Amino acid sequence: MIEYRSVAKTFADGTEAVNDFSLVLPSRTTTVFVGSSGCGKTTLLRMVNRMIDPTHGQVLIDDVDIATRNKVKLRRSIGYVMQHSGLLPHRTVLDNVGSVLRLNGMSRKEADRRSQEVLETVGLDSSHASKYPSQLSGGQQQRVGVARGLAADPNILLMDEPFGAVDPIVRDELQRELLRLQHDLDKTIVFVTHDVDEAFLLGDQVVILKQGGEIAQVGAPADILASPADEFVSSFVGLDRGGRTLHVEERDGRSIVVDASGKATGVLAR
Ligand SMILES: Nc1ncnc2c1ncn2[C@@H]1O[C@H](COP(=O)(O)OP(=O)(O)OP(=O)(O)O)[C@@H](O)[C@H]1O
Repeated sequence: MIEYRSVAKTFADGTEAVNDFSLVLPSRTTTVFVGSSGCGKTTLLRMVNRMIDPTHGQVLIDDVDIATRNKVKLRRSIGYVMQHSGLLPHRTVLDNVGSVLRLNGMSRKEADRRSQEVLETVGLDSSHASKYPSQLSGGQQQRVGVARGLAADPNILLMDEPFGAVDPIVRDELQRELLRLQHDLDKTIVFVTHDVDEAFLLGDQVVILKQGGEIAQVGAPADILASPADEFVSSFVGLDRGGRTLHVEERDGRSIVVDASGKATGVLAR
């Protein structure tokens, strides 16, 4: 369990990125921070592995204030995946994935074995292991980034807009893959995005943020859609424009679900 207790962050130049943020992120679930640019998503995410320390308040992992933990050890115990994969260009895929394992003192042989294993977990076969990042597609690079985040088998995986820079089809594929991974691996995932559809697809708990890390609403996607807290949330999730309104049309004795644009999206189960 991750807990933010009255956390605030003011940067050296006076920017108040987060004002007063409190929330519990339950273990083995995915919490998604969603909001427009500059609302403090990345700042909140990076507080979990102490890439950023709060100016006020505390972040706790399993009831331990992480300010008391060694920064380097903490960071290596938590998976981190970012938007542009962050892979080292002059290192092979295998070396990139195994980098944290080597830093943790694992032998090269064992690190290579584990890296191969985790590459397979994210859907990359062994032929990619000896390649360099530039020889991979954007989607494959992101998979390597996810593999690296998972290599040390962390309990917590932080993901900062990991699928933001790939085309929509690949993005869709990576999102489905992450859902499968989460089902199999059962991690505590903290995911940042500005895309509300992505948030609703991936999040068990979705946190809609306003500027300064103010929580507009937090809840399961279905609860937010059923009871948006205010007009800001309605508008942010697209309820005000009817974009999420589905209706049913009867055709040949079956109930077809049709979206706001008139496109058939499915059949109601009986
Ligand atoms: N190192 C820094 N120094 C000063 N201000 C910063 C620093 N890092 C972030 N900020 C500011 O803090 C605020 C929150 O930034 P943050 O990156 O957390 O937002 P975000 O919601 O992740 O935005 P985006 O979606 O654009 O990545 C912004 O106003 C940003 O400009």
